[in-house]
Amino acid sequence: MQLQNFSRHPCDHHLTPIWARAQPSPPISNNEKEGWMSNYQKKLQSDQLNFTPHLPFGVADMELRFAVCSGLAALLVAVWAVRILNWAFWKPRRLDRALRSQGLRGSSYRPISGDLKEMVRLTEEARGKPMPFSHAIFPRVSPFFERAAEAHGKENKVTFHWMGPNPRAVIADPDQIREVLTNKTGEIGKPKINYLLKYFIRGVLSQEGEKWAKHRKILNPAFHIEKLKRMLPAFSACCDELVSRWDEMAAKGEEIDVSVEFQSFTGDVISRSAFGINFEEGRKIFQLQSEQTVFIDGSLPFAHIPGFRFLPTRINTRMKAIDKEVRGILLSIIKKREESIKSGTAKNDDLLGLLLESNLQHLREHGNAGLTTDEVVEECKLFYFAGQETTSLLLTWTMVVLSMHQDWQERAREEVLQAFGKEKPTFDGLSHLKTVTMILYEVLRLYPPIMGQRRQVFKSTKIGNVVYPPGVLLYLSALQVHHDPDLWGKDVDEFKPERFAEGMYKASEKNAFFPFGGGHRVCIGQNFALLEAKLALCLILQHFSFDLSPSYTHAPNVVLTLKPQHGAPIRLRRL
Ligand code: HEM
Repeated sequence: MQLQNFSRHPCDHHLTPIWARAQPSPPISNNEKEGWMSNYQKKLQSDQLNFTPHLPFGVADMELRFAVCSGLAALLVAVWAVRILNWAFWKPRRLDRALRSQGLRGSSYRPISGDLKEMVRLTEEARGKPMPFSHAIFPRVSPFFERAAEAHGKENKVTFHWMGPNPRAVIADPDQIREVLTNKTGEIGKPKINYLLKYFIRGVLSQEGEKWAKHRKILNPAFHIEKLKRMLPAFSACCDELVSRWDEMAAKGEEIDVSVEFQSFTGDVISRSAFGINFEEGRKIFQLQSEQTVFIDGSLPFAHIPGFRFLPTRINTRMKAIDKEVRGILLSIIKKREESIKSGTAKNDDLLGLLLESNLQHLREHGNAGLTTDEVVEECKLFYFAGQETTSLLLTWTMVVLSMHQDWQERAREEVLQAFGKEKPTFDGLSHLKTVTMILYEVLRLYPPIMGQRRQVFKSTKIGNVVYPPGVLLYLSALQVHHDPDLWGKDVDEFKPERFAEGMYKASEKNAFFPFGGGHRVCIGQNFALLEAKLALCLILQHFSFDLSPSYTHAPNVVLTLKPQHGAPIRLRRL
């Protein structure tokens, strides 16, 4: 086969190896062209009939390879195109039809971004305006949900909107919420979390199925009310530090931003009650975790970019370093503790000790099936994430609300002074406080630190009268239920702790109160949080009276949790 002849045909350029194409061709006369044409056709026919390769890869072989590769590439592109079309258009349309055909009302799908832009726009608009001193916070905090409720009929307690290409049903009907929270079939579960949140919540909060059940079973005893009794001295030590710090500030006439103060107070409480004698190391973990939260907040907008986490940016590198350091500290605390348990010198009256004790018990009962050291590390990290900010916000909003309602502040103080005078509150005394407990519940109703729970439908499931197909996201809106006049009456937005005179769950006929979630995944730390909040509030009421600083702006705002946008400056007077 003459390569030179071959390469002179303009149409077979693609068949010619690149090094052969580069050879310069002399001009071709007409005769030469005809002769060449017939030669070429003959050659081609004989090649087809009697092919013998002269090169490592023959031309026909290469043609075949090229065709196969092009075919595969085209197939890949087609598969991806179908996937993208399905993700961005067909699946949303199918789900939209499935929901609407059952009478559910919601926004129309806008390809790819869904309602996210509108949500951000409305939230930004609401954040720009402070609100009057009122507890009707739902329109400011969740302007999109408020608008959706108006648009689709307030009587409809379920609507849906679009989180990108995924429909999300917002459920504000207490019975349906209970159905979801008590569903144990595996049809509904927690949505996947992104890699950033995994820095904090790899433990029981995000697990499912048997793994969750095992972790929860081992953790439960550590949070039992009787065990919490043993932690009261740790809580008390943190309260003493808080009161003496505030004492000094009040003496100087300084205002106190209680939102900042309670952040470090609740961080200290977790450090002391989780790690006992290793409290200082616990404090270091808290500082590192707080730094991590700032980086995570800043990185969330980039979390969806594939591979972003692997880029060696300054923040990514720091986040990994923090994670490593926290792990290192925790591993060393756990190791020391395990050794002291073995030698029988450990005093298991902190969360870690109780957790390790319960783990050993589980091992004895179930053989080699307890938590690994890594899993204990993850659970310890979770205590900070789940228990610190939430309790800090409960205390912050309680101070704000009691500053607005001086009559209730007085009533609470009377009760505390009657029960304990100026003495340290006792565990039993705290569990008998009625007014203080009612106040905390009413604050949790009006300002729930966690405003709702997220779930995802994994297998077709019926909730109320609607069958939800897989892929639908669910949002159980505690804030909306807590502020619903149909459930709480026309005075829903008034601060009326007497609603809870009969206890936590008797307040609303319709079980419309769930600041700690519900069902089998109800907050494991609710007794811990309430005990801590009661004790802190008692000590504050014993020592100070307080009101809002003139610089306070009422601006409840959501950044994962419900926070005061401009802090909570309070004026204290020593009693
Ligand atoms: C006022 C304070 C608190 C509030 C409002 C609160 C709220 C909640 C809510 C709503 C859930 C359910 C989440 C869901 O179903 O998706 C939850 C779960 C959880 N909370 Fe709390 N929490 C508080 C304090 C604490 C404390 C102090 C701790 C631990 C020290 C804690 C540890 C947990 C854990 C581990 C879970 C996951 C339970 C599971 O999935 O089995 N929480 N919390």
